[in-house]
Amino acid sequence: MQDVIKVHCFGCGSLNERGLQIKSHWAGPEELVCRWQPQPFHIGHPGVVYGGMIASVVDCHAMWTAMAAHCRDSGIEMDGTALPFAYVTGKLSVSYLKPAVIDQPLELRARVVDKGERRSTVECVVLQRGQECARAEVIAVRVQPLA
Ligand SMILES: CCCCCCCCCCCCCCCC(=O)SCCNC(=O)CCNC(=O)[C@H](O)C(C)(C)COP(=O)(O)OP(=O)(O)OC[C@H]1O[C@@H](n2cnc3c(N)ncnc32)[C@H](O)[C@@H]1OP(=O)(O)O
Repeated sequence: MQDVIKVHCFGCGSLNERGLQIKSHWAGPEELVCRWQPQPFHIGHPGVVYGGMIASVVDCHAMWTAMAAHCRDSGIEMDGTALPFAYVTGKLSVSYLKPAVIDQPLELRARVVDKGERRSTVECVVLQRGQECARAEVIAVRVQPLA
């Protein structure tokens, strides 16, 4: 969905040549999915994805999940034009359950599980070859558009 939105975000920005260029898509009524292929330089221990990279992908996918769910709930079209708000990360908590190998893609599945006035709590599971390798809870907070 964000293909049409030109941003420089390290996680999703299509204009950031050195960024991760992730893309998040609806996959059912409540869930957004993101698939990301780690590169050899995203390594931590030999053969294993650096945990901070997983946190980064989770972070960005969770913000898009909060934003997409809020737009859906508010009847706001995500058509690539500027939105009247942004989401920022208030809190990011990741449990690493199994090592993720560097040469296989990761699949992230996220949904909003609780919503306050401006806060969305997003749960995200990180799968590799169908096995859960991490699980995260992210607090996304809606703010005024950032310059
Ligand atoms: C051309 C079109 C362009 C379109 C455009 C596309 C955009 C493309 C998006 C890319 C996606 C970017 C993904 C990058 C994501 C980052 O990297 S964001 C950067 C890292 N994060 C930051 O810099 C945030 C820094 N912190 C802050 O600015 C402030 O502390 C915050 C988070 C805004 C909160 O401050 P505040 O507004 O004073 O919050 P406050 O009124 O106290 O609380 C508001 C709500 O949030 C909750 N809350 C606030 N902080 C926390 C916390 N730490 N823990 C738990 N709950 C919290 C409160 O409980 C409250 O909940 P509700 O009452 O709504 O239920």
